[in-house]
Amino acid sequence: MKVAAVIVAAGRGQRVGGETPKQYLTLGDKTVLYHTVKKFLNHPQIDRIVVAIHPDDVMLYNKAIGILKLMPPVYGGETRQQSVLCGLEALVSEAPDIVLIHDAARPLLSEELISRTIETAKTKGSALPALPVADTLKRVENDLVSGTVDRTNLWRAQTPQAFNFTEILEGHRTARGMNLTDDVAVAEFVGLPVAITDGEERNFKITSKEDLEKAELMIGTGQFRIRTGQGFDVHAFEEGDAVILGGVKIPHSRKLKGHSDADVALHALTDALLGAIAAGDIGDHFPPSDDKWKGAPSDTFLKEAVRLVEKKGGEISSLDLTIICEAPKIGPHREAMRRTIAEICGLDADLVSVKATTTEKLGFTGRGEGIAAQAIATVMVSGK
Ligand SMILES: Nc1ccn([C@@H]2O[C@H](COP(=O)(O)OP(=O)(O)OP(=O)(O)O)[C@@H](O)[C@H]2O)c(=O)n1
Ligand SMILES: C[C@](O)(CO)[C@H](O)COP(=O)(O)O
Repeated sequence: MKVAAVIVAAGRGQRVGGETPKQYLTLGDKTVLYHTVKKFLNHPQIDRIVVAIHPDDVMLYNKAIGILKLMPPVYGGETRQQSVLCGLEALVSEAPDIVLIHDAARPLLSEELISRTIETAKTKGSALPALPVADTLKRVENDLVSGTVDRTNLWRAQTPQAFNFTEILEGHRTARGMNLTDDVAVAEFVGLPVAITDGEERNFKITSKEDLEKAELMIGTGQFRIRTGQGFDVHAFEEGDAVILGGVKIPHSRKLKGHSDADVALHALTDALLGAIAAGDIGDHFPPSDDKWKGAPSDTFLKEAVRLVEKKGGEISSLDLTIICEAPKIGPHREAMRRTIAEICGLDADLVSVKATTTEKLGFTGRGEGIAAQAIATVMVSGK
C-alpha cells in the first residue's frame, strides 16, 4: 500500500506576526518546517512527501530543507484549502492509496501518531486525530458571556488527517472555492465518513507567539536529550589493490580483509550510532555468520543504524571519525569521505568530521598489518 503526505506550508503566519512566516522560524537548531518534514521523512510507511509553499518563500524553503530528499515543492494558494488541493494534484502521477495531510505548523507530532493515523485510514477509510474538549466552553458577545456551550461530543481536530487519495482529491476538487478550515470538513461536505483516532497534546498547532515559545521549551527541556555513542573497529590487510574507507575506494598495495567490504570507517560509525541509542552493535544487526552480508557494501549497515536512530525519534547532531593507519594517506580522500558519509546519513557535510592519524610505526597499525577506526556519534533523541 502506497502512502503519501501533503504538508501545507504556504500560510503567512499572521497571528504569530513578524517578517518571517512561522514555519521558517527557528525551533531548537532547525526550522519549524524542517522538524515537521523530518517526522514524515523518517516514517517507514511514507513513500512520498510534497510540501506546498508560498511563491515568495522559495529561498526560505531551500534553506530550511537543505539536503533532505523530497519531491519538488508546489506553490500553494490563498487559503489552506487551496494549498492542500495544489499538493494533492502534484501527487496524481504518484497514485498513492492513502494520503496524509498535515500542517507544517505542527512540528511536534510523534511517529506513533503518524502510524495510528495510517492504520485507522487503512481499516476505516479515513482518519482524524483529535482530542476531546476539556474546558467549559463559553459563547461571548461584546466582551460579555452570553451562554455556556454544551461540550458533549466536541473534539479538537488535529492533523495529519488521512484519506483514500482518490476520494479526498475528488472531494477537494468538488469543494474548490469554499474556505473550509480542514480536510475533514471537505470530507463532510462530500459525504465521506471519517473515523476518530487519538490525537496528542504535543501535536499542537503553532498559531501564536506563545505556542512558539512553548514548542521551543519542549524542544529544549526534557523532551529532547543529547546522547553519544562510540565505535571502534579493526580490519587486517590481505592481498589486494584497493581499500574502501568511508565509502570511498582508495587504490593501495593491499586490501582489507572482512566478511563485508571491510570498510572499517563505516563500521566504526555504525557502532557509534548504535551505541548512542543503546541498540547493540553491528554484529547483532548484521551477523558475520549470515551469508547475506558476504561482500556487502557497508553503507547498508550505516543506513540501517541511521534508520534506527530516526525510528527512536533521534536526530544526528554530529559524527566524528578517526582513521588510524600508516598508509594509505587519508588526507587526499578526506573531503570525499565526508561527503559520502554525509550523503549516506542524510546530513550536511559540515556535521561530519573525518580525521586520520598514525601510531608512529608502533603496534599493528604501525607495522602496517591493518587499519583501525574509531568514531563518536552525537544524537538528539526526543522523549525519555
Ligand atoms: N494559504 C494557506 C494558509 C495556510 N496554510 C498552512 O496551513 C497550516 C495551518 O494554518 P494556520 O495555522 O492558520 O497558518 P497561517 O495561515 O500561516 O496562520 P495565520 O492564519 O496566523 O496567518 C499552516 O501550516 C499553514 O502554512 C497554507 O499552506 N496555505
Ligand atoms: C487543519 C487544522 O489545523 C485542524 O485543527 C485547523 O483547522 C487549521 O485552522 P486555521 O483556522 O487555519 O488556523
